[in-house]
Amino acid sequence: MTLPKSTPTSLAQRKDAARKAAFAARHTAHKAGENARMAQAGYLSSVLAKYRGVPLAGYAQMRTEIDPTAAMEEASAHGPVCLPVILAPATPLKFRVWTPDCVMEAGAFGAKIPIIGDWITPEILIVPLLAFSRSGGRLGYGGGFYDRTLEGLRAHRPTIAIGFGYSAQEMPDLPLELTDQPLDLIVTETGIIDLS
Ligand SMILES: Nc1nc2c(c(=O)[nH]1)N(C=O)[C@@H](CNc1ccc(C(=O)N[C@@H](CCC(=O)O)C(=O)O)cc1)CN2
Ligand SMILES: Nc1ncnc2c1ncn2[C@@H]1O[C@H](COP(=O)(O)OP(=O)(O)OP(=O)(O)O)[C@@H](O)[C@H]1O
Repeated sequence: MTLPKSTPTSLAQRKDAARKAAFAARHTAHKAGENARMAQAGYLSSVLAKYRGVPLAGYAQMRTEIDPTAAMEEASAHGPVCLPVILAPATPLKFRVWTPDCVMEAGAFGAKIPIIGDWITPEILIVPLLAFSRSGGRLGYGGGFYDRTLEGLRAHRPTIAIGFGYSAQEMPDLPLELTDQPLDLIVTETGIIDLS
């Protein structure tokens, strides 16, 4: 996916334009893969198999995001899995324990969260995204939630961020700023890009 030639130049405008292009590319990839949704987490499962028992944050699929549920279910047989919860704007995410059969409700901005459960600190995060670059850059919805969260977690201990998306979400010239936290790995429905 590349941006149109008339791309504006301020960082905010470039991120905006990149988000629009990324939403469109993700939508097309999502529609094309509708019949194989659970199979798309195969490479993600194989990456996570190396970290069995390590506390893992997944995400509850929304909009046209690629679905990590199959890999989360597998991981939950070996160790704790949790989901992100927004407590307030412009603050880091907190993480509540998730199990495949737990009862969920809509959280802030519409992402589902478990209605009850302990708060835990993940060491590996499956990070949703609108676009990624091959060098580990990531564009999200623009709340800065994952950037703040990864910054806080990484200040205390090494934390692995696995960007998960459709291969069509790759954007070579992704606009980035200093607060953008890098991805350690990118996993798509077609393969693994290991940046370590
Ligand atoms: N599945 C999933 N869960 C997640 C995230 C995610 O990206 N995917 N998040 C990752 O942060 C957090 C939720 N953050 C979100 C932030 C903004 C919007 C959103 O709809 N933004 C609107 C603009 C809203 C506004 O400005 O009022 C938009 O993009 O159109 C959605 C989720 C935590 N849980
Ligand atoms: N660690 C941080 N400290 C202060 N401000 C931050 C931090 N991380 C991000 N921000 C600010 O938050 C805003 C949104 O950031 P950005 O556009 O990178 O969001 P995003 O990565 O697309 O969203 P998300 O992480 O929620 O998926 C920007 O104004 C950015 O400067």
